[in-house]
Amino acid sequence: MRLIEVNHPLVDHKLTTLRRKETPSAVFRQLVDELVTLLAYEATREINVEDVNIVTPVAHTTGKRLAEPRPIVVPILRAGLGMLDGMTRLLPTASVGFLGMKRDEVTLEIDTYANRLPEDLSGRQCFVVDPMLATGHTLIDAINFLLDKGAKDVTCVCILAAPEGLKTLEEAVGHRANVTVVVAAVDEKLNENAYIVPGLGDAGDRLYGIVD
Ligand SMILES: O=P(O)(O)OC[C@H]1O[C@H](OP(=O)(O)OP(=O)(O)O)[C@H](O)[C@@H]1O
Ligand SMILES: O=c1cc[nH]c(=O)[nH]1
Ligand SMILES: [Mg+2]
Repeated sequence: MRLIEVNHPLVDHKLTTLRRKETPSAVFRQLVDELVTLLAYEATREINVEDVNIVTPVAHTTGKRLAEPRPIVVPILRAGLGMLDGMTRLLPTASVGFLGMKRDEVTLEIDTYANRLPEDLSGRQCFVVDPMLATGHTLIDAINFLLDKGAKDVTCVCILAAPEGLKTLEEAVGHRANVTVVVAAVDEKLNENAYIVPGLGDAGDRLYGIVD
């Protein structure tokens, strides 16, 4: 498994505002959207391209274009939806498939309550978007699901990851195939409720304005 922690002052700046507890939902959504654009630039570095012959106003030349089969972007509902527009802005020809997954806050087990993906992902490059990698259980299930459908490789684009979750993920799927995780930051640890520390709280609640 490859881990890419994106080091960029703009990422750090936006992440700091994102973490602040007083940041309202509207600003939080905007920042997630901006951050995913910066992360997607790194995440798509190895996207498949092919040569194409074109004519400029001056000469014939050979350029590059995204190769078939088209990549697929998979947001993990709910929080991953906040990252979808940023990804498809950069990859407008990508397909989009949906996974709805919720972790039980007590047992930390994952319930997959929605699955709207093509049956066959043979040869497809998959970009899973979910802002939080905490215990890693959600992404393990998502990656296994996509690889079992034939995906060529899986790149997870996350905003924050916990070291414990990265280790668990590596142990669970690191051997399987091409798995890459791109994150804005690897935080310090998980707390007793499996929340990322210092983190940003519950990403879904903050994106969608749910206050307990
Ligand atoms: O690494 P894990 O310990 O599995 O936790 C990470 C998951 O938790 C959050 O989703 P949540 O289950 O809160 O669902 P939501 O997006 O509907 O809020 C987050 O968006 C990830 O999907
Ligand atoms: O810190 C965390 C951990 C899991 N899910 C979140 O939204 N935040
Ligand atoms: Mg949540």
